[in-house]
Amino acid sequence: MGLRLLILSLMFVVLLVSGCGKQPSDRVVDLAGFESQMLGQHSRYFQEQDHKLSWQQAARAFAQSDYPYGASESIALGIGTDPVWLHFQVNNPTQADAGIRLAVKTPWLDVIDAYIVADNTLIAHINGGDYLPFEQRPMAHENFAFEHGFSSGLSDVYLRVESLGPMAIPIELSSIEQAQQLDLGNAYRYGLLYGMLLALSLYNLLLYLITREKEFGLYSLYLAGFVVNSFSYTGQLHEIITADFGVHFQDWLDCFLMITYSVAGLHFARALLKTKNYAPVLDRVVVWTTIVFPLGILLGAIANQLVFSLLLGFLLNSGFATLFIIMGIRARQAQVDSANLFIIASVTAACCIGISTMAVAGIVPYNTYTFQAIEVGMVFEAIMLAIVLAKRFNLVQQDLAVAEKFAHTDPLTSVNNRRGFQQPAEALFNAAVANNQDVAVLLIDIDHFKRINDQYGHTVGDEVIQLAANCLANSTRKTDLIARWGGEEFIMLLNNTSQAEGRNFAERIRMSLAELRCNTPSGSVNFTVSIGAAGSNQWVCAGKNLNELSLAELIKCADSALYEAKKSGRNRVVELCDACPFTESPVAEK
Ligand SMILES: Nc1nc2c(ncn2[C@@H]2O[C@H](COP(=O)(O)OP(=O)(O)OP(=O)(O)O)[C@@H](O)[C@H]2O)c(=O)[nH]1
Repeated sequence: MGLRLLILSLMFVVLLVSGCGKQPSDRVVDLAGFESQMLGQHSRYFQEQDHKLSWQQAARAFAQSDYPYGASESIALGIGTDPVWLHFQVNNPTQADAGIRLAVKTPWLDVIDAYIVADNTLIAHINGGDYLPFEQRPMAHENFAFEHGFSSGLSDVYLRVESLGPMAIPIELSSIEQAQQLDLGNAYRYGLLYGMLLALSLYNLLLYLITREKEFGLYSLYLAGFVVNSFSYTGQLHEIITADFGVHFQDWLDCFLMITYSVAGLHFARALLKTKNYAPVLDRVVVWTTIVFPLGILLGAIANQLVFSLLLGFLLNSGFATLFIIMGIRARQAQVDSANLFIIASVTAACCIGISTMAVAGIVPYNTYTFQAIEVGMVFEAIMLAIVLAKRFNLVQQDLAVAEKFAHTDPLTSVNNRRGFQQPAEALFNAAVANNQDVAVLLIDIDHFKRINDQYGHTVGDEVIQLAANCLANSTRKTDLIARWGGEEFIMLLNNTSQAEGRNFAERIRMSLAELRCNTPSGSVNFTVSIGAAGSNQWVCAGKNLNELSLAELIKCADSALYEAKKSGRNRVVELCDACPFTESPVAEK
């Protein structure tokens, strides 16, 4: 299944890349029946060298020189480069104005000037970019966008773009109707995506609060970090929250948000795969990566070197995807559970990040799907990792169940220990009181057990205890309770049983236990027990109604009776006498 997925992903990439070399037959954009088009291959471009040009100077430069057309839908020139001029032509063959939206579909662009020229006359100058407060921009949109009615005939459009950030310029021209539909589609897609990721993030935060397992908390941070990061680099954050804080603030915010999810993601992967246990060097590399890069970016911020910090940010983001894959492979070698799922998730995410990056850089065609491939990859990765975490949660629950069982079970005999007895015994006792049923307690103590230990050794002593426990456990009904009460002492709570019935039952088990033989190299060992029995006869115990007694008091009665059994010669059953002062019970002699 994993291999098939990988092949499909590769085919997808090949299909995308194969569309790259195609060139439009006509570079002039025809606005007749126009819907939507990316303009990279319809635009020529050059970079300003020394001083800022006017649109007339730029127009002259385009007319006089043979500047190249863009090789793909998005013209990309790297980080921190000189301002760029672009030129394309549109033709409206009809008599009516053609309402068109021009949008540069990426944020990070600081200053953009668009000049619309017809017959060498400037028809409109539209200025925008991140540097402007939101309400002063040409359109309420996350990217630079404006709408214009192109009049009949040929129009020239000159764009000057200036930015310190990544200079990727995917220009999209669309009819206004089509642009609104694209916006609506985008809003639905992003709503679904963010909703899903945020729900997963919250769910994992809750799991963290319940289990205190840090991988759930880090995963929650990782997802939330990605949403905020995506919100920021698509320009939506600046459209809604930080619109008026200026380009400087926005650039730096984007830069810092960019690294939040990679840092949280790397620590999540460390916690999930427990890298430290089998790959300490790789683990240290990961830890230092998450320290050095953010520190470098911070230093860049202090020195106001945005290009330097952005480069570090991009490096960390691409390094993060690579480290994820390496960690997955190392985990697989170390046979870590769920390493395979982790690898599939991270390879898919890395491919999708690659597609989005290549789309913006103009290496593969730029469209909604290639630009949003990173989100698709992230959702896929999020689902895969959620499956991994669900499995981990299941394991944690199983561990808890095992721990719980051990906390309540005596490891030598596998019957309840005192702790395991307490809660069900209280419930059983209270139910008996509520239902007016009799209830009896037996305390059973092996006689002269110390001698067995001394004569045959502790191992034989243990075997004797196990033998006695098995015999007692096999003698009880499902509704009764048995527990190891101390070293060589057991307790039984007998449901719906009077003291008289309890005494008879105690007599039977006393005789059964006396029959048992424990075979040892130095001969077979037998033993006897003394039993103290206490209970109610017709709901009256020690002169009190059962509902006036507590379970602890009933046990004290049985303890007094056991003390009497030991004192009066052992190997016998003694039952509670009517006058037993249970509140001042003597401690049984052992
Ligand atoms: N082998 C073994 N010995 C245990 C275990 N728990 C307690 N003991 C021993 O059981 C012995 C109990 O001795 P005592 O309390 O003197 O009681 P006793 O020898 O049975 O004498 P009476 O109860 O008076 O008949 C002690 O020596 C404990 O070390 C156990 O799990 N395994």
